[in-house]
Amino acid sequence: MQTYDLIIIGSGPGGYAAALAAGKAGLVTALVESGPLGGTCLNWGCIPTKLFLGATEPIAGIRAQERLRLASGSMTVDLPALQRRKDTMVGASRKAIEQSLTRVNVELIRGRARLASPTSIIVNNADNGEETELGFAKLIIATGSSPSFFPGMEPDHQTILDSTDLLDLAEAPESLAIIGAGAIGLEMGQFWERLGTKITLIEGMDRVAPTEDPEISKVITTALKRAKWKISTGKKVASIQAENNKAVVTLEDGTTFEADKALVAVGRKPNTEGLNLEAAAIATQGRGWITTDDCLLAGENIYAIGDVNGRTLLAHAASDQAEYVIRHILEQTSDPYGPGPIPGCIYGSMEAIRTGFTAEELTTQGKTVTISRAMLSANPISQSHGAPAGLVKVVWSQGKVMGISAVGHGVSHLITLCEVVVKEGWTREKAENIVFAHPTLDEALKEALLAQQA
Ligand SMILES: Cc1cc2nc3c(=O)[nH]c(=O)nc-3n(C[C@H](O)[C@H](O)[C@H](O)COP(=O)(O)OP(=O)(O)OC[C@H]3O[C@@H](n4cnc5c(N)ncnc54)[C@H](O)[C@@H]3O)c2cc1C
Ligand SMILES: NC(=O)c1ccc[n+]([C@@H]2O[C@H](COP(=O)([O-])OP(=O)(O)OC[C@H]3O[C@@H](n4cnc5c(N)ncnc54)[C@H](O)[C@@H]3O)[C@@H](O)[C@H]2O)c1
Repeated sequence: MQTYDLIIIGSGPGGYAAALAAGKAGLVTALVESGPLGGTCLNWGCIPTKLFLGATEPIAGIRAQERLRLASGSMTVDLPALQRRKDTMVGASRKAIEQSLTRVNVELIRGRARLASPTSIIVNNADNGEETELGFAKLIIATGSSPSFFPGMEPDHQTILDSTDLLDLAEAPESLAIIGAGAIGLEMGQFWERLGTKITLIEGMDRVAPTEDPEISKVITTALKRAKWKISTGKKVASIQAENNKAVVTLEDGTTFEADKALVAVGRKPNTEGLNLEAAAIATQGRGWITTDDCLLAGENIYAIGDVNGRTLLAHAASDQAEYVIRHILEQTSDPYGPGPIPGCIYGSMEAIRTGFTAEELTTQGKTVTISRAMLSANPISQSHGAPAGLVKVVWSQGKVMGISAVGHGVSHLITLCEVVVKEGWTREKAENIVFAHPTLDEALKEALLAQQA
């Protein structure tokens, strides 16, 4: 049996970053992947969704200037051409990933892996069905996650779609029902709405983007309603049926409506099915998320990183965990994994960002909290884009910044600076001593940091 210092299962942002770092460090490493290289992020997640949003951004720009009566016009998007561009870009990135792994001597093994024992896996080669057992000193499970559904709303992939199906449509549906107002529902809805699709959004919780600050949800809701989205909150979808090429959506209260297509975006489930985790006595929780300790260990010599451990379902969280785990394997750190605040963004015409705590979260922890904020309506860059709605909200405790949320046009560009401010626990004085260029959206952050706290 061939053995390796390290085997990694999955080549998404977690597995790929781990393989690259391990290869550079000289570990004899194999990366096993059953699908296309790059995982969800490259193939069906972060990258294609942002390409679609970027390509259609001018439509939102024209509309904003139209509202100011400064311009008029329209833009036609060649959807098949956009799909081809997506395929070309994603294909080129897959090739680049493969080349960079080869450069650092990582062996790429194509096939589906499952655990055979605490020190070996079996890889099933999809092409010929051959099974090969491979031994490891260390294993990283980075198998990611997939769309999840509740009984009664399983996609048929024709009319009732998941996020992957929606990225492959050849033409814009006339109407789209979106179930779930999390990041996927909000981003994808904005893209199709720009192409003329009528959106109905159903969210079971009491507001859209329910994990964000309520003020953020309110601004997003107003913007979406202005773009003629029909929004229903506080009512869950009970079932969706495909009838005569239409999606018939039934809410828990019995009301029904029809749309050409339905997108089910109600969260994700871990890719742990068929991994035979019992062979190494690896524990899971909930829907199958792998339980990890403070050092991301799921077993004595087995780590689980990225979506599959259910900690934070974001690409940069997966890569950060990967880099930590390689340092841990190389004994460069024995500290527990503690990345601090993980930044998050929802993209589109109306963007939302958050890093650190919300006021609600801190208050629940018993902390005394003050808030300062700045409205984007006073920011020259927001005004120039005809997009004055939104705000930057800073949450303080004991004189230090503990969290920042923002909503508005282009606020995703503020996220890394916000992350620095929160991670360094800036005081008001620190903000006073930094020169912010003028005119920039960043000035709204400075204004929020220096505003009266209440
Ligand atoms: C529509 C959408 C948009 C998103 N946008 C963003 C965004 O803008 N920013 C952001 O940070 N995050 C975004 N995400 C989330 C992000 O894609 C994930 O958090 C990230 O991809 C997780 O990385 P991972 O390495 O843990 O797993 P994945 O990227 O899911 O990769 C896991 C890999 O493991 C492989 N695998 C699974 N089981 C096996 C097995 N048994 N044997 C071999 N291989 C296996 C899979 O084929 C896959 O390639 C988005 C997700 C979606 C769905
Ligand atoms: N920009 C980004 O970083 C980005 C973009 C897309 C996805 N993602 C990641 O992908 C993950 C999955 O995204 P998602 O949007 O599918 O999940 P999510 O958990 O963010 O949102 C799902 C929403 O569906 C609602 N819901 C659940 N059941 C429902 C029902 N029966 N009826 C009506 N509403 C219902 C939930 O209340 C929730 O608000 C997220 O955790 C996110 O981290 C990130």
